[in-house]
Amino acid sequence: MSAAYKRILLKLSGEALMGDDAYGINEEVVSRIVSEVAEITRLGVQVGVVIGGGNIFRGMKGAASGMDRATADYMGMLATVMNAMALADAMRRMDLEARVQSALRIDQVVEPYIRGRAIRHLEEGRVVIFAAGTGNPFFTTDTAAALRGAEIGAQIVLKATKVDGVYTADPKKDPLAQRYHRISFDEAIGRNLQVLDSTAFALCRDQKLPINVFSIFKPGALKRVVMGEDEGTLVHS
Ligand SMILES: Nc1ncnc2c1ncn2[C@@H]1O[C@H](COP(=O)(O)OP(=O)(O)OP(=O)(O)O)[C@@H](O)[C@H]1O
Ligand SMILES: O=c1ccn([C@@H]2O[C@H](COP(=O)(O)O)[C@@H](O)[C@H]2O)c(=O)[nH]1
Repeated sequence: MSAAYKRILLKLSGEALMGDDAYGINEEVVSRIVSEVAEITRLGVQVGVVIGGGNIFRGMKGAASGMDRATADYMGMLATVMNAMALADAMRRMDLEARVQSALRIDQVVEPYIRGRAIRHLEEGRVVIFAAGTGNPFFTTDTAAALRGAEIGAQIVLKATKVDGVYTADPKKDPLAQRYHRISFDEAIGRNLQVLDSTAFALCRDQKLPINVFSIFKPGALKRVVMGEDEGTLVHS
């Protein structure tokens, strides 16, 4: 059986990279994610990745303790660059070719984001890791995933996160929350479901770019989504 998608945008939770650690990047978690990404590239799927920064720094948290919000957000974006570099290095060690492209210019460290070049890398079978979110404060890496997904012509955004789908309420706070099998963008936005921010939902809705939310901790879930199997929650037009 072949994959259901030729090109995907995979949004990886930054926070999940900690594993059971209190902070930072857990090597075991990263290795497992990389081997799952490698497996889907062997199916011929072109993979763009956006990685979050919640394991290191979130702008909102800095702002809550008195920092200037934009400054804190730039720090958050830099945190995603560190995660992207760690991920690319883990890919290199597992013989998976990857390039990091940053929305903020730090040319000595990683390539700048250039859409045409990113698409070329994907066509060559390289994984492209989009770092530094959208490059703008007041946004999130979910919105970056929607944006880059639309720009590279991905057929779907896959959000690999700490929960196994979209629920009627945050399942970490409400034990009675029920998981949706499928949900429309209008309903997700209308019910103000916080699993993705509303800007990301709205961009995907306008671009008719479906989103599949699934657990980053569930082994094999990524492959199942890519094969078009029933996994997590599909958010659709
Ligand atoms: N209705 C909902 N359904 C599912 N999860 C929800 C819902 N509302 C809130 N959440 C929370 O949203 C979280 C996922 O979004 P969050 O932005 O925190 O993580 P992430 O994007 O995976 O990580 P990072 O920001 O570090 O990249 C889940 O862990 C869950 O607790
Ligand atoms: O486009 C963007 C993306 C991210 N940020 C800042 O980075 C952190 C980490 O990203 P997460 O999506 O929370 O993982 C975020 O809290 C923002 O502070 C940004 O400013 N712009």
